[in-house]
Amino acid sequence: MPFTIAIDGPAASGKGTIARALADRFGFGHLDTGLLYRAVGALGGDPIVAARGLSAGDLQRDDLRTAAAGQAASRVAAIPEVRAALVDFQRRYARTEPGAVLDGRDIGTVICPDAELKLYITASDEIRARRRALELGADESVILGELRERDARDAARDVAPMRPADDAVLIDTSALSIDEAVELAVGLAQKAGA
Ligand SMILES: Nc1ncnc2c1ncn2[C@@H]1O[C@H](COP(=O)(O)OP(=O)(O)O)[C@@H](O)[C@H]1O
Ligand SMILES: Nc1ccn([C@@H]2O[C@H](COP(=O)(O)OP(=O)(O)O)[C@@H](O)[C@H]2O)c(=O)n1
Repeated sequence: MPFTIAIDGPAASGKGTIARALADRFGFGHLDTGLLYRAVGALGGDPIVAARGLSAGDLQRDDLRTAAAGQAASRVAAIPEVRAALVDFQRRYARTEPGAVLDGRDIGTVICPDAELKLYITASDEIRARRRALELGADESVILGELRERDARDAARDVAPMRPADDAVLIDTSALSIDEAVELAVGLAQKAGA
């Protein structure tokens, strides 16, 4: 049986950084599920049609990491049919041997409710905005507004809202370096049997 690690949390909290490091450490696959929604948003046209026809090539676009792509992703992510079209691919990925790390918003609650380990990564709004602004070379106050708007939409939607699973371990990375956050997660994964 593959070992599944589900990582959720708000924008730019450090999910992907921790997910990639865990995948490296344990030889697991890593799926950044946010990329699926970003690609659907970036494709334009009818998002339901885009989600149903999504291909590997669509995930390779170089414009998926922008703030605009994040906003478009969060709008299409509130459409139930878009989410439904992406469920099977994510669940199949979660069965990768010997294990898989998936990061997103609804991995522990909807996609992989039986994951062996669930993490919910947070950090203060200001720190998340500073880190993302640095990453994108963008204005911190503009990014702060963008993250808050997106988090509010993601948490308020009716279908698969962003929230920690009841059995998720919460990690606040506000005062942690990348190495400290990764070591904490690695320790939890080892304890869970990875
Ligand atoms: N603990 C940390 N300390 C400092 N910077 C961090 C930390 N974790 C992540 N980062 C940086 O913050 C940005 C957002 O992290 P990322 O892992 O992409 O977040 P998410 O996947 O939640 O959107 C990246 O530039 C990353 O290098
Ligand atoms: N499992 C997921 C992953 C992302 N998303 C949506 O996709 C958007 C972009 O996700 P992301 O993980 O790439 O965003 P960041 O946290 O990297 O900024 C989110 O704001 C959500 O609206 C989702 O609804 N469910």
